[in-house]
Amino acid sequence: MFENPTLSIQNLNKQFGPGCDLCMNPETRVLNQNYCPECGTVYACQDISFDLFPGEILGVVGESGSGKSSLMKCMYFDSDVTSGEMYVDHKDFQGQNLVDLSAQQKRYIRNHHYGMVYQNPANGLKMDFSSIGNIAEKQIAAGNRNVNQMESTGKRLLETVHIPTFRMKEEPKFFSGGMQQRVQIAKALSNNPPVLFLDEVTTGLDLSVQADVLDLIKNIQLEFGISMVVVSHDLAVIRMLADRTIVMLNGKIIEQGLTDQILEDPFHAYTQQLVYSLL
Ligand SMILES: Nc1ncnc2c1ncn2[C@@H]1O[C@H](COP(=O)(O)OP(=O)(O)OP(=O)(O)O)[C@@H](O)[C@H]1O
Repeated sequence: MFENPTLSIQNLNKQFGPGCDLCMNPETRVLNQNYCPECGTVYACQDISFDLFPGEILGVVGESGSGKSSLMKCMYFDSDVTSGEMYVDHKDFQGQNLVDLSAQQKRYIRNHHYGMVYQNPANGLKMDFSSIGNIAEKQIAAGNRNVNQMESTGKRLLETVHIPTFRMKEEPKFFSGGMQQRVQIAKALSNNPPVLFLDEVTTGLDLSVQADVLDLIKNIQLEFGISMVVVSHDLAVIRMLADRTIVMLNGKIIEQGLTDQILEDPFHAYTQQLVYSLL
């Protein structure tokens, strides 16, 4: 029997710009890559559909500008969707298109159901708060008011991400990039989210630090069984983490399947290039 998807994205579109008569009409739309040469509107995500199943890691790979971050921002409500549907397997929101929810309901899902790790730790952390304070912030947003419990959860999560608890009062601005990323991961996990989004989380880190962070993510997935969406321009990252992969180009999904299958037998010429660049 098939399980319900944890997250389902259906025909999601994200455009920047108002569009014009030519590009708003699918019959007459001729895009130059992902933008309209007539009015300059960018079609960052075009008819994106996929399901994320319990406990799986879904990779989203594509070159710069292919629409990965726009997709992530839409899913995490950092950005408004232009059109489309999103559903989560949550008892209070069964069958409800998340796109139509109020700002308060979207906040609820972010705080209780989702975790996010940004490429830039400064987007996910308050650099002037202590590390444990950062973790507490997310717990408070999720409705926790018990200080002792928050502290013990914070310490446990810092241990999980290999930050010594004697450093829990230190501000992330004094940490290395890899440590900041680990604090961000601990914070993202602090509300026990069924869904974790990771946006280029190892980009900009040294290779050995990258390997540590990727190992950590893999272990967390094994330990907690969280469903994850991992966005990266780097197929090596996707190869290490993802069970299934979607490949994006110019705002569209051009190929999707099991990661091993995509690596062994890439169908699209662009995916073939990506795979050969790994060799
Ligand atoms: N706020 C914005 N206004 C106008 N266009 C935008 C905006 N944000 C993104 N875009 C455009 O949308 C397209 C997709 O960008 P997006 O950042 O989602 O791609 P990406 O695959 O994540 O690339 P990168 O890793 O470089 O961020 C690009 O053409 C980009 O220029």
